[in-house]
Amino acid sequence: MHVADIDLPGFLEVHAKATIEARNNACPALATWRQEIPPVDPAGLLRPLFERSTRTFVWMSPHSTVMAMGSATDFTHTGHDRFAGIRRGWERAAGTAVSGGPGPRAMPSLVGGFAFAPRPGPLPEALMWVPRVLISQDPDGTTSLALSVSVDPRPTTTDGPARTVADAFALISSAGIRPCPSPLLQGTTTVEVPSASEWKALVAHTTEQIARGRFDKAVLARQLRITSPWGYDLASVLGSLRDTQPGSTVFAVAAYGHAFVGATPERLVGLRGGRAESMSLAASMPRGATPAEDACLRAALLQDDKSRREQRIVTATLRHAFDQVCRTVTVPDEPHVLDLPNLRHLHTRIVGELADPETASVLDLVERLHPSPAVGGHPRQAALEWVRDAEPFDRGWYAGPVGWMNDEQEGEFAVAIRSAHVQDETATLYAGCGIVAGSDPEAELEETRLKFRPMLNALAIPLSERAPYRQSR
Ligand SMILES: C=C(O[C@H]1C=CC=C(C(=O)O)[C@@H]1O)C(=O)O
Repeated sequence: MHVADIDLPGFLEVHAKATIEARNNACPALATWRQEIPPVDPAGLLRPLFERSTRTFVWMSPHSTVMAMGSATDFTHTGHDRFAGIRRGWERAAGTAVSGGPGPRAMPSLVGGFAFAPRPGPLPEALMWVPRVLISQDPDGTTSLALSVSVDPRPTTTDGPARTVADAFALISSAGIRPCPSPLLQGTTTVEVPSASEWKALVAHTTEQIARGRFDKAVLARQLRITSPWGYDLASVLGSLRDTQPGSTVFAVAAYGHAFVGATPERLVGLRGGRAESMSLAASMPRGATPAEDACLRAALLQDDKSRREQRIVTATLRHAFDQVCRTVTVPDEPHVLDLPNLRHLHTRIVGELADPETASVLDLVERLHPSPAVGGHPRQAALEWVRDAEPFDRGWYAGPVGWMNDEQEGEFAVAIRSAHVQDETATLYAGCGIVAGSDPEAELEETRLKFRPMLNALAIPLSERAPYRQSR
């Protein structure tokens, strides 16, 4: 791709219209130019993205790919109405926005995500933004570029269209080199929070609460806090997750000196053409070492009463949420098995035709579905109160919704599990397990270790089978 492939006169025309709009309204106006570009290898964009920008969004899912740098406009919101708050902010900005170009209107325009709970943390509780440079790719390879600038009503020299075009060109022209895996990072320290024994006691305590009827299911999470004097190469981490976790959504949100990265198998919701799709994902079983053992474990998962109960709770809750807003909902009677490279889950696809597609927003669906009992519990309130008091840390963005939205308020969000928060020398990994009647503390502990593994590999932390972790005390 050459800079001449970017339609500069078209972008400048949109910018000029936005300038008039900004001056007429005495407030900033967003200018966005969209066009198709020749296909680029998304993995080849990872290194330039992380090297050239401190604000980065990466989304590589089976349904869509979005790679973005910089921010033309941020939307943040705090408190319980954070989803509606972001929607209102976006609708206000869209009222004065000027867009143009032959690129698809349905391509993503807003990216970001939300913390698990509306509580202050290193990243805002709700952060979505319009990237200055956004490249999106459909599964058929169609690739589009969106360039956005926020035009100030007063003349300014700091953030004009020239800078956006220069960034876009620099990004695309330096694409092509796939990040290679990092060499193993020696000298790292790893601390489990809570420790293995504390966590097993917590699981046992949680099953006691279930026996007393306080709730049916609660999802408890653990952290692995890693310190590496080498820091982490995020382009390599994401490249490795993409290569080793096919079928998962590989994501990164980097902002304000923090990065939140992961490879999640769990789709929260996708909305396109009035059709919403979600998945009920729960219950885990390892993969077998041989094909025969693997087939045995697969059959065992499908027949396991505890696993089916654990997943049925998620399916019923999601179905109920779909019933509120859909005129038809399709849910298969029997769950399927979702095979991941090192473990597998039960899953059920849930599809609904929205009753009122004209006024629908993917953010409304996110608000209705989050947190599902796959990451919270059931009944929701009782389980969440238990989890908040039991876990010795704040979840931050772990298990929150991460994704993108377009001008039509359609989009895709994933549940940000199998993830890590990275800042300087510290990477904090998260893994959670659904606890129901009959959950075995030792088995749940092993399950968290299996769930940490892909991220540990991607971070290039050496794994020692015999003494994998140091206890927190
Ligand atoms: C909460 C997590 O996984 C959820 C999704 C699938 C299976 C789960 C389980 O087996 O407990 C969890 O509900 C996590 O990986 O941190």
